[in-house]
Amino acid sequence: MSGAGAAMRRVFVDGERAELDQPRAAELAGLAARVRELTEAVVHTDVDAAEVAAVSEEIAALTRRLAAARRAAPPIAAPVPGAPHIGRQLANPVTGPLNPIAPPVEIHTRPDRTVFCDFTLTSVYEGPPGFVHGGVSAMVLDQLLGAAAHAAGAPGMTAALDLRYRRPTPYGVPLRGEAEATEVVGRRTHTAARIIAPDGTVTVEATAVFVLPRGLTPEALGNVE
Ligand SMILES: CCCCCCCCCC(=O)SCCNC(=O)CCNC(=O)[C@H](O)C(C)(C)COP(=O)(O)OP(=O)(O)OC[C@H]1O[C@@H](n2cnc3c(N)ncnc32)[C@H](O)[C@@H]1OP(=O)(O)O
Repeated sequence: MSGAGAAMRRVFVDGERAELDQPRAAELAGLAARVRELTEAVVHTDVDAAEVAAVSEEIAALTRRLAAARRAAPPIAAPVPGAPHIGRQLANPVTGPLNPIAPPVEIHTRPDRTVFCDFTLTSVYEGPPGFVHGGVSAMVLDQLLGAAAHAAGAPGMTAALDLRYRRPTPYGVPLRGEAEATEVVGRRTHTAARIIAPDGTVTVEATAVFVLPRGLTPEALGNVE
């Protein structure tokens, strides 16, 4: 089995990672939300040099307090029977409520196994002035496409990701992401996705191929059914 497959099995099947119950996850999600506000404040602040120095010192002290009890690796959520393991990664950089760098994006699965998300990106994700960084759009779409593969019962790792940036993606406004699996061939799942601006304009289109690592089964990764 490949390194990635073995690692996924250790985490999701053998229970190698710490598993958080919902109340604990909610506590830490609250902390991450405060840090997201802090990041936004840092990007926009215009306080004077003395205040920057004082706040920097306080933040360093807060970091030391949190690091006083440190896990070796990010924790995951306790398993929910029948639900895909993909949603258990609480520190995922796209969907993870515990990760301050995640927007976070909440992905929903429809009965027809397509997936969607409604999300708003702030100016901390700016690329070209006034618009979302293309790498950030790619990251959101990669996750969404991966979720579509999971929802189709054919999960895997991204083997190929192809993007078409049709129009600039605005930040600070509600965006819609949609994705679906288009074909499953052996361990390979083909998927398609897009980001849609509030006026209905498709700003980014993506296709991706997900490949189930050798030696893993979809069931080991927690199917939707
Ligand atoms: C699963 C849980 C996680 C879900 C998260 C979803 C969202 C997040 C997505 C990610 O960020 S994943 C991280 C980024 N991706 C990686 O790091 C993947 C790195 N690459 C690998 O580990 C391996 O290349 C991979 C597991 C994808 C494939 O290795 P294998 O040795 O299993 O592939 P193999 O050569 O046996 O090919 C299997 C099939 O896939 C096809 N294939 C492999 N690479 C491909 C490629 N790049 N493009 C198209 N098809 C590809 C290959 O042709 C073949 O098709 P057929 O069975 O029809 O012959």
